[in-house]
Amino acid sequence: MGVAIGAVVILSFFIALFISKKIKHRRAQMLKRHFFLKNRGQLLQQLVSQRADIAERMVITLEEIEKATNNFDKTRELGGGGHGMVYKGILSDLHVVAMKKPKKWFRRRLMSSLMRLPSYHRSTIEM
Ligand SMILES: Nc1ncnc2c1ncn2[C@@H]1O[C@H](COP(=O)(O)OP(=O)(O)OP(=O)(O)O)[C@@H](O)[C@H]1O
Repeated sequence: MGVAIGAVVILSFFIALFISKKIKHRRAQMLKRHFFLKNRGQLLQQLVSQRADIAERMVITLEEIEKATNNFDKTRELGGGGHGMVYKGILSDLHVVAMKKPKKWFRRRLMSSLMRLPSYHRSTIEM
């Protein structure tokens, strides 16, 4: 009897663990989808499929971002949102852009979501 109860308890534990992992995975998927839509991911995907050079311009190194924002200088701050500060950046081709530096907690969350992406996607992100 005791053994049977023990087995049920252990089984319940693993079932709960499995369900909790599934829920976490589903939440992460929904969050990814939310940011994809919020950040005009569909439009970008469309542009990229039509013009490869746009895709090249969308990958900007941290070094270039630091240079463009003068190392995230205070005078370049445009405003802040819940997820980070937005800076005015001037790229080497003189394009003026707005760049958001995510807050630490959001960067961690972003990174953990990125780690779940296939490695060929991950390799394009350096920050
Ligand atoms: N392209 C831009 N040009 C000028 N200012 C900008 C630009 N984008 C953002 N800002 C400034 O930065 C502030 C924050 O913008 P952001 O897009 O981060 O807002 P948010 O969506 O409310 O932020 P979050 O998602 O982090 O809560 C804006 O209120 C605005 O002052």
